[in-house]
Amino acid sequence: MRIAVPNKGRLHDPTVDLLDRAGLSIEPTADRQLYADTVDPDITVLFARAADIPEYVADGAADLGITGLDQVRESGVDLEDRLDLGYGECRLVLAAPEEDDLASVDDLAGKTVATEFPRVARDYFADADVSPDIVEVSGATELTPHVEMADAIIDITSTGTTLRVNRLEIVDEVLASSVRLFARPDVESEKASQVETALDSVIAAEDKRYLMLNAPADRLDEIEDVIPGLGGPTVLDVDEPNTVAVHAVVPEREVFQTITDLKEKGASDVLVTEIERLVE
Ligand SMILES: Nc1ncnc2c1ncn2[C@@H]1O[C@H](COP(=O)(O)OP(=O)(O)OP(=O)(O)O)[C@@H](O)[C@H]1O
Ligand SMILES: O=P(O)(O)OC[C@H]1O[C@H](OP(=O)(O)OP(=O)(O)O)[C@H](O)[C@@H]1O
Ligand SMILES: [Mg+2]
Repeated sequence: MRIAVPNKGRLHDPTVDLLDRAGLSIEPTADRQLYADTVDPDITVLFARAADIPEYVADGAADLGITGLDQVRESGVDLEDRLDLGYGECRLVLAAPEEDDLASVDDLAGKTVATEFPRVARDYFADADVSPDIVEVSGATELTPHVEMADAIIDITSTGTTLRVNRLEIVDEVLASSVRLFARPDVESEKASQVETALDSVIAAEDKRYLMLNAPADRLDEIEDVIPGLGGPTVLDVDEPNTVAVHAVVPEREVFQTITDLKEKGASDVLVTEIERLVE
């Protein structure tokens, strides 16, 4: 089975790191090599441009692909969005110079819009029943309104810094994007499901912590009451009078309050650790 992975740019490192944490480490390759083995003998990784990955998957060159939703929409191919991997989060927006007072998509009638995403732009304007001229550029889109190439742009924003320093303001959101695991709609292999489960298990573990503590056996009910999270805690006997060990998976953002509450209820030897993977 082949997984297409971004070969460079901002999506490369987090994708390689995610596969690693999912137990699908990529074997070392020569620099610039465009495919690699993984620790699983049945899984090979292909390195391709983020924008080409949808096409690789649709054509059958790869069975699964990891890339931005924006790239899949722009490619126009029909892929199944199997799993949101939670990084590369950004928005494609319609933006125009602050001083131009373009208030809505309707104000773009008869105007020119520059973008690296002409298909997404056309689909968006077709939905809005407005048909500006679309000019395709391959980067630095934010410059085009200031050199009279375009009246507005459709481009990626995440922190908003690039729009701000170029004195552009958002007129409308076109698409919210993030990196996803994509498959052809007909790919139903067991291996593909295993990859999906492995990636999902890493994401599921990211905002959780494993909590271990000793509790007075006669206050176990109170202790269990203050432990939030997944199912009930696991309670284990230990070789000390009136003591049990309690293990639980809790949301990271509740760890601070939980420890405070646990101490109040007589817990001791509290340990908090990160979780690598969680298969629910
Ligand atoms: N500023 C951003 N914040 C978050 N995600 C982004 C941002 N810019 C791009 N992305 C996501 O990353 C994908 C690839 O972006 P891009 O085409 O710019 O990659 P690249 O050119 O390989 O990387 P870079 O521009 O960093 O060299 C985009 O399609 C989008 O999904
Ligand atoms: O809202 P911000 O955090 O400022 O991010 C938005 C910018 O990030 C991307 O550019 P990138 O840095 O990838 O450069 P590129 O145009 O060369 O791809 C995108 O094309 C925007 O220009
Ligand atoms: Mg870029």
